[in-house]
Amino acid sequence: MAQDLVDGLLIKARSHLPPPSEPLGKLSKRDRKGVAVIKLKNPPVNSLSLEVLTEFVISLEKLENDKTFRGVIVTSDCPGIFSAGLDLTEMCGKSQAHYAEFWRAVQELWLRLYLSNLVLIAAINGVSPAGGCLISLTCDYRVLADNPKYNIGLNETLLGVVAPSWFKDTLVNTVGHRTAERALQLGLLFPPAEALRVGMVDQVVPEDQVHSTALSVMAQWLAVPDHARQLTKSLMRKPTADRLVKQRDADIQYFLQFVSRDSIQKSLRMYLDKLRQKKG
Ligand SMILES: CCCCC/C=C/C(=O)SCCNC(=O)CCNC(=O)[C@H](O)C(C)(C)COP(=O)(O)OP(=O)(O)OC[C@H]1O[C@@H](n2cnc3c(N)ncnc32)[C@H](O)[C@@H]1OP(=O)(O)O
Repeated sequence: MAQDLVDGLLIKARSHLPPPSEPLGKLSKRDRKGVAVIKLKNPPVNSLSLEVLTEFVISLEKLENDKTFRGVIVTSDCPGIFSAGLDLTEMCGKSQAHYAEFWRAVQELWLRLYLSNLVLIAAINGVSPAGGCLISLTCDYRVLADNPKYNIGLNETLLGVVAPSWFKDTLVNTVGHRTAERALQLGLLFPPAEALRVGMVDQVVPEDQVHSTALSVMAQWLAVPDHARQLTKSLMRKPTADRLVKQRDADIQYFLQFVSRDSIQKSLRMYLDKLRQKKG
């Protein structure tokens, strides 16, 4: 039976039983055991508010501590949107204490995801700019739905802000230095075929196969002994994570200083206004 780990909150994590409409492919019941699904659910656009970030960390912690789970599929419950990234309203017109709390939560989620002992597969079923892209980049494998609207990338410069060094590191570690440099400076959001070409995602599949593909990939990763895979993951990722761990407070101070600037507040407000006016 599906088991709710987080009840009725913004993020649902449940032991996985795919709906009957989805083909199981080669997966046996045993293959599916121990796989949880975290569905981001913060309508309308799955923005990463302080509350969502906190719930996400709690869900992950529970799964890490529950030894029946070995893998997690991270996906979205909002049609067409994986995540709109960090909640811009958390970074506008708030107190210094709020900015500090928010940024610590962003750091915490990144560290938890990036160093997770679990196998993390992103089933990207919607657009994923900035923080949304970052979440997928922390996963071990990314499956993106083949829909021309589902752009993915770190578009911070287009908002007039700068992706922090550890966002940059995560991208560099995924796509290489040159591609990351170009993508970051131009704030590129890649459509699926391009995202695949530059290595931002590992697979692009028809929309109705995203979940079943994520499950098949998960089976492959779970076939590797946990201890060997986990140590290898740590070998690859810990040096990057350690750079933030060693200077978390300084990174928060830098964020406070940066986000509090009049010019940055103005850029963020203008961007939010543009989003709001789009409808009118
Ligand atoms: C200071 C240093 C920070 C460095 C790191 C920053 C990281 C980040 O993640 S910044 C966030 C970057 N995100 C984006 O650029 C995405 C912005 N959103 C969009 O492009 C679109 O909303 C969409 C493509 C994700 C969805 O489009 P659509 O379905 O047409 O929905 P709307 O644009 O009408 O949005 C509905 C509603 O949601 C509000 N909203 C959208 N994104 C955000 C967000 N990231 N944070 C907060 N609120 C967001 C949007 O303003 C609309 O609000 P209402 O008009 O009040 O309904």
